[in-house]
Amino acid sequence: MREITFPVAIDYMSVSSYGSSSTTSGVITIKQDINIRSKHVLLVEDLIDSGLTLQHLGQLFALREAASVSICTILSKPSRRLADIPIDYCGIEIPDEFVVGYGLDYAEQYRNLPEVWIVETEEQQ
Ligand SMILES: O=P(O)(O)OC[C@H]1O[C@H](OP(=O)(O)OP(=O)(O)O)[C@H](O)[C@@H]1O
Ligand SMILES: Nc1nc2[nH]cnc2c(=O)[nH]1
Repeated sequence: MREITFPVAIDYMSVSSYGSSSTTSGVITIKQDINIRSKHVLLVEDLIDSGLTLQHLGQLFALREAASVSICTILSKPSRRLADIPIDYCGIEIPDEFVVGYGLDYAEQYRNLPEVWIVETEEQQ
């Protein structure tokens, strides 16, 4: 955000589908919402995996008549994609591993780790 030099409002949504699991439930729950009607939206994600979260938000934002929607993500797992999401700005493409740290959680733990780590989950064993 520090690189954006024109006037911009910053707001936050909280959207969840993984909960305490390392696989998506497929049910996208909005825990905190925002108003985007008639606005140009740059949606900033930490990670795109199946793409289902952003597919859902893209449809929702279209219904809510956003002026435009662009997508930016720090991490992307292209090999996991179930929904074809057009990513406008992508940081790093990563392999099919469940990762935590740098804000990413596993069952709400590890968000505080300053780096991104690969988790070996019980579900994988
Ligand atoms: O591309 P997808 O397969 O939809 O996954 C991407 C989403 O998964 C993570 O949130 P998550 O649903 O894990 O939030 P939670 O930990 O609060 O459940 C991440 O922050 C993305 O929003
Ligand atoms: N923490 C975390 N959440 C995810 N949601 C979808 N994929 C991932 C992942 O690799 N790590």
